[in-house]
Amino acid sequence: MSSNLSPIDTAKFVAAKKAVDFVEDKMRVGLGTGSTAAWMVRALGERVREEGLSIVGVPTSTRTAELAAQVGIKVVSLDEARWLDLTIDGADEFDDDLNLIKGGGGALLQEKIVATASDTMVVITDPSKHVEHLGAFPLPVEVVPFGWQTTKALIEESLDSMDVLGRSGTLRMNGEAPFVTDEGNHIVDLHLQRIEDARKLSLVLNQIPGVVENGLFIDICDRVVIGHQDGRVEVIDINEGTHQESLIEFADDDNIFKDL
Ligand SMILES: O=C(CO)[C@H](O)[C@H](O)COP(=O)(O)O
Repeated sequence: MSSNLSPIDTAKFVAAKKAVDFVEDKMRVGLGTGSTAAWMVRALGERVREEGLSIVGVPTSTRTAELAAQVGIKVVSLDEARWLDLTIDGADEFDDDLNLIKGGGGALLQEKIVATASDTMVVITDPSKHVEHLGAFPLPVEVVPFGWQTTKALIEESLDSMDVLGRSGTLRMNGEAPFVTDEGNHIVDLHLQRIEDARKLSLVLNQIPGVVENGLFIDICDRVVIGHQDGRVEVIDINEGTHQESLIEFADDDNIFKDL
């Protein structure tokens, strides 16, 4: 293996490259959001262009939709596709049960809808995202702009009754203004440190008026592909109970780098 990529990008790239091997002709594929998912979209575009793979992609953000179109993937809406064979996305944290925190890039709502509407969800990641307990990464909660401060206060109040360490939320900003998601909402990031009962927390959060969705993905991810900077990839499948390792070979003149 040889490349000018940084070690972290190499890890993300090899995870992405391995994951697109799971895509078969005629599949409807959910396309995640974030820097790791962007590598996957490029690698999938390469397969479409070079192998004539005939697929449709359902992007989880406007960013991903633009990149997918650029690299030659036919983009359709979830309403057109209705149900997907496979979704490949990144994550901010994953635990041994393959439960996730997502939404660092602000696309958690579309990501959760798309992943849930898929036969299989594959997460692509580098080893740094693996945690024993979810929660060190701030948990994103998407809230409607109307009355967001009241919603945030209600969230903090409900955290008081739960077994979590941190109880404060911060409104995500984009410079001087609140961050706005593709659905026109805001995001409150919860600084919890450690989540003991992620399933319960997810249910509690989603019952609060004004909360649209939260970044906990419980029992949604089926497989995780962990890329390493030396080109190794581990594939853990929770349903099959398997853990496999292989090596991804690529070179600097890999066509994928011509898109960069
Ligand atoms: O959930 C996400 C976006 O909403 C991303 O998948 C997550 O933030 C990981 O991003 P990256 O691959 O850039 O580390």
